[in-house]
Formats: sequence, C-alpha cells, structure tokens
Amino acid sequence: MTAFEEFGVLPEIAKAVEEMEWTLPTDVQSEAIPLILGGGDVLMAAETGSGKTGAFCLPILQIVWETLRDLADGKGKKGAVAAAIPSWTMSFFDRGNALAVTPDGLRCQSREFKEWHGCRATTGVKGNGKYFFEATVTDEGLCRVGWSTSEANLDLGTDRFGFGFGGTGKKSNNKQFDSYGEEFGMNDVIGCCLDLQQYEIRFMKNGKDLGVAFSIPQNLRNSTFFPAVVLKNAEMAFNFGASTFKHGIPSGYVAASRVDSKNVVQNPHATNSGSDQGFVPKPNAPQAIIIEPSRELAEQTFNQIVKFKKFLKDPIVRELLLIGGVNVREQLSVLQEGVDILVATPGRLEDLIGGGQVSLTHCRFFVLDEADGLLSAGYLNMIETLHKQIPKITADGRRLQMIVCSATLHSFDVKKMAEKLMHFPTWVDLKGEDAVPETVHHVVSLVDPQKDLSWHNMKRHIQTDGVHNNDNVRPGVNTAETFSEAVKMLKAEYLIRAIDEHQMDRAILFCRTKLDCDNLENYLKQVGGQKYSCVCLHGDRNPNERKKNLETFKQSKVKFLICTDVAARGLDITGLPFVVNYTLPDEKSNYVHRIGRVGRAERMGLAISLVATVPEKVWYHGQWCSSRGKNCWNTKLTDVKGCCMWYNEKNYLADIEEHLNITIQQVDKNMKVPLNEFDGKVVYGEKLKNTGTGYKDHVAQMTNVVSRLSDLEAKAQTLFLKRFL
Ligand SMILES: Nc1ncnc2c1ncn2[C@@H]1O[C@H](COP(=O)(O)OP(=O)(O)OP(=O)(O)O)[C@@H](O)[C@H]1O
Repeated sequence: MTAFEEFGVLPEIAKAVEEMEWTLPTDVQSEAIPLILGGGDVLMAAETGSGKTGAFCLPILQIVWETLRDLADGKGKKGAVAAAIPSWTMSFFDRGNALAVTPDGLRCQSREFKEWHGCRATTGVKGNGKYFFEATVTDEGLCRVGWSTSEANLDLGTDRFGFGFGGTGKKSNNKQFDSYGEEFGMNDVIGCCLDLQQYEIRFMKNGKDLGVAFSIPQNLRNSTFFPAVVLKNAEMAFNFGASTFKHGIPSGYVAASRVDSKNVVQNPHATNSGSDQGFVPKPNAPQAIIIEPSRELAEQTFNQIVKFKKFLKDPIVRELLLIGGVNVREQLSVLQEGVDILVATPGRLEDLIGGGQVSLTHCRFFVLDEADGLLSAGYLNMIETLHKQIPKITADGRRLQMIVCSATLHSFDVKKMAEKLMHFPTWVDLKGEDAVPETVHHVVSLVDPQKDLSWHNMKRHIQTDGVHNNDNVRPGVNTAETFSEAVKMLKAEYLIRAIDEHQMDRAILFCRTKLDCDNLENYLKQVGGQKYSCVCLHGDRNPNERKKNLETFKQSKVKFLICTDVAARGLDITGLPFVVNYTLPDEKSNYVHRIGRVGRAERMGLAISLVATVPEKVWYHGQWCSSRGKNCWNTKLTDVKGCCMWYNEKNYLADIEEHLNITIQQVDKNMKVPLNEFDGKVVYGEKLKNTGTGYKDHVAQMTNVVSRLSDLEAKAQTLFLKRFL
C-alpha cells in the first residue's frame, strides 16, 4: 500500500501519482487530502512549490469519480437519498442561497446575520382538511415559521401569500407585522395549524394554543399551502409527522405527512434537475469548478488532473479547460457532451455561466487557487455571485465544499471572504506568515548609478522605456531623471553579469511592465544570440504565442522566460534553477510568489533581485489613460493625471524585508553569491546532495554513525558482563 493510499486515496489515483514519482505526500497534501475527502471546507496556506495543487485535485477527483461510479451502479445515492429523505422535507432547492438544508431535509440553518433566507417544503397541502406540523428552534437567532402558497416569496410574511409567526411574537402577512402571541426562542416548539375548513391559520407554542392568527382570504382558499420558514443566523428542525410530536397534535388535525395523497401537491420550485430526490447528472453542470488567476496556471492544474486520472475507468471523469483566448465553440461542444471537472479562468467562466452554458446546480466543489491573487485582481464580487448561485447542499445530500489555497493566505481580504462564504473551514496553515522556502537562496544586487559610472560611456545599451525622452539626461547632469535613466541602462548590464557569473542556462526574468519585457527581449537577442535566447510571456502577447513561448521555455528550447507578474503565481517549471527580479514587485507577497518559482519539490534555487538605490521614473497607465498605455507618451506624474510615477525600489526592499522579517543578503555587481554552509553541495535546479533531504540519502548518511553506535553498545555490554565473571 502506497503512502497516498494510507490516508484514503484510491489505488488507481495512487498508482498515477507513483508514476509521477510522488513517493511521499508533501506536508500540505498529508493534511489537506483527508480533510477534503472527509467533506470539509479547507483553507490551505503552504510554501510555494509545496504541492497544494495535488492537495486539492487528488481528493476532488476521487469524490467526483466515486459519485459517478455510484450513479453508474444505480446506487447514485438516488435510492439511498430517497430512502433517507422522507417524502416530506424542506427543499434543497426552493431556498435562499445562504440557507442550508441538512441531508435528511428536516433541519434548516442560515448563518447569514444581515439578511433573511427562507425555505419551503418539497410538498404542500390543499382541500378541506386541518393540517399540522411542528418546528423547533435548535439554534439562537431570528426565525419565522408558518405556511405559504407557491406564489409567495421566500421571505415569509412579506407578501399576501405567506403567513408567518416570528420569534419576536409577531404574526406576519402582506408585510404586516402585528402583535399576536408570545416571543419564542431556543428549544421552543411551534405548532403550525392550517384549518381549511374554517379557513384559519393558528399557531401553538410548546403545546399552548395562541388563537387564530389569520383568516385565509377568499382568493387563496383553494390554494396549496406549503410549510415555510425564514431565518436570520438561526436554525430550526421540522417534524411533519414522521416522528412523535413533542406537544401532541391538536384534535381534528392531521400531520402534514399523513395527509391523503389527493390533497398533497409537490412544490413546483423544489426541483432543480427534475427531482429533489437524488443526484441526476446534467451535461453542462460540473461537480467541481476550479478557478485559477491565469491561463498558464489553469493549464498547469488541468494537466495535473489529466495525469492523476490516468487509471480511473468506468466511469471516465471528464475535465475541461475553460480559458480565454481559445475558441469558445470547442469549449461549448465539450460542455454539451458533459463535463465533471472545470478548470477555468474568471473571465471566460463568468461569460459562460452568465450565458447559461455552464450550470452551477450540481457543483459540489468550489475551488479558488491563488486566492489572494484572485481577490487582488478584483474578482471578489464575481466569486460571491457564483457562490450565491451554487446550492449549498447537493441533490444527493452532501454539502458544498469550498477549497481556498495560496502561498499567502494571511491577507485580510482572504480571511474576510472565508468567514463569509466558507462553512466552518479548517485552516491548513503550514507556514504562518510569508516565508521563503529553505531551498531558495535569494540575494539582492544594488544598482547605484552614482557609484557605478560605467553608464557614462556605454558602447551599447538597452532601449529604455522612453520616460526621459524629453528630459536632458546625460553624464554630468546630476538630476533624478539622469540617475533614473542610468538605472535603466545599468540593469541590463547587471543582468548579463548575473547570467554569466552563474552560467544560467534556465531562468525566469521578471520585469515590471510589458514594455520592459519587450525591450529586454530585444536587448538579449541583440547582444547574445543563442547564449541569451529568450521568449516573452505577458498579457499583450496573443494567447497562442503565450502558450507556445511557455512550452518553448519548458522544453528548454530557449534559456530565458521574460515575464510580468501574470506568471508569478503558481507556474511550475520542474527544476527551475534561477529567477531574476529585474525590478522588485511593488506587492511584497508577489516577491514570495516570484522567487517561489525556484526551490520547488526539494530542488535548490537562486533568486537575484536588481534593486536601484535611487528612484526610477516609470510608466503607470492608470484608468485615466485612454489608450491603457498603447502609444502613450504622457510623462507627467499620476498626481496630475499623467502616466508616470517615481518607483522607489529601496522602499519596496525594506517592505519585503520587514514582511519576511529578514535582511536579504546583498551581493556586489559581480553577482558572486557569498559562500555558505550549502556551498559545494548546491547545484541549482537539483536536490541538495548528501544533506539528508532525500530519504535514501538519509539512510546512507546514517549508516556509519549507526555502525559506530553498535560497536560502542557491544563494548559497553562486554565491560558490564566482565564484572560478573
Ligand atoms: N507528493 C509529491 N512528491 C513529489 N513531488 C511533488 C509532490 N507534490 C507535488 N510535487 C511536485 O512539486 C512541484 C510543486 O507542486 P505544486 O505546483 O502543486 O506546488 P504549489 O504549492 O501549488 O506551488 P505554488 O504555490 O507555486 O502554486 C510540482 O512539480 C509537483 O509535481
């Protein structure tokens, strides 16, 4: 039995990861996989490169496959759910989106404390009988319970079709809230009496009759009435007659669930897929939706799922990559055939849900990868909107599971979102605040144009971004603008020096803007040919070029990938040895994400950041820039509606060091990394040798120590025994 099977992973999936040479689960996988298999919501924060993708993909794939298998075997919980769910329950579907119904359909809970969320029963009554059910307050909070027709809205009592009695002691109909009975709360039992002979509604509190609350108007006397409830951060349990009533049933009344079938009507709102009883698949209704911040990351996660499912047959799990820049018609045709797991970027997903091509009715896994990145990109509203539309209890009675992960979770926004959307989530927090994995050496090289005057007489230099085209910048004119232009010129030379010093054959080079990427690409090709072969990855390149360039780099057909932060998050390039921050990111957590592209899966990596000691004037095309930067030469500053700002890397470096609570080692302009305890053993891009990181190295390293110990043990025992001879 493999290590993965030991904590519940299917043998078929364990076999697939074994083929990927995943012998042992990483720490975050060991923690998160059992939790997700167990049905919980999970927030996971672990170092970059620690295996979070597998931590959520493996259990999701397993549960989706098991659901499909049970369905295929006819066990699809349809029978089981039908048996477990009596005919009279509260509906999984005719309810507010923040109200949960337990799998047995007999308890409703809403944790929303600002809004009311209601629910109606799957079945209602009509005719000329007297009908009764009980509702018990099982958790503090505000509630109203009673009867409503199918025309009523779910906020019981706020229209003329609903008749409620609330914990405040008031009765409610047609937005009228009038004094009626006594207040009620925790553990109180409310009897709801519908008399269609006298056309009256009355309530009981703990067996005490509170008198007639409503006379049913003429135009509703032939309607069907459904048990209904509306809650605000409260919970109620229902008994329609399947068990003994706590305070008996008033004489002449019949328990709702025992009403003659000719007077029983199914709730028309109570089904979503034609049946409230059980999980009936719909082709365009995936069971799992995984949202990734970038196309590359979505593709990477998608490809992992394809590998993980290799040995899963009968049934086959169907996955779809839903990203922009790809022909949507192909995606739509796959959707129509049927999709079980959707890996998507936000834009395209929102389009297809809005257009009805993707249905959320069967979603049981809602996954946000690189969650802080999604929120900082402004997708909170979209996430909340989608979450609201997803049933919180699936048709086969399981609760929606929300999985949130990232290398940095300790942002206020992520915590606030988790409290609002997740159901008692378990935090798998394996690293606390941001930290840089030990497998990453990261250093800083200061670029100081006031000390390094080599820019005065450069025979060749990089094409700069043009910010100072109208400034008088030249050696001898010691202005901020001149030093800023000098920084732009020097950085390219420092980069070349770093590449040569460390004989970099594979590195990601992070630039701040797309223009910087383009200029650097041109410069490296101009000065180095194949020696500095490179491709670009940023938003202005078309999707096919982005995909081709990433593959070209992954296949080591070029040495350098020049990109913006779009690729910082989550890209996994096996064995990447080097990263260079041509410019520091202004968002400190992006520093962790960027350098986390190296040092993954226990391989060593080196990250070098070029940090200007003087402010550099750079482009910043805010929302006021009509061309969004295209052919914009407005070099005024942003505070006067210009498109430039002064970028102070020294400040950003200080922020990063404070955030990580470390002082980052500095190297001189020759880029030599000072010797340290690892030296001599580190080949960047490979696992650390002879230091016990690999399991087998550990045994080899311990052998001579153990043999010396056993010799000592033998000597000690011999000496001890000689005392008695
Ligand atoms: N159990 C494992 N054993 C060996 N290698 C693994 C294991 N789990 C994941 N990996 C490898 O580790 C690398 C990083 O995995 P992954 O991309 O899931 O990390 P991550 O935590 O998602 O990183 P990031 O925070 O950058 O998104 C991948 O190459 C993956 O194949």
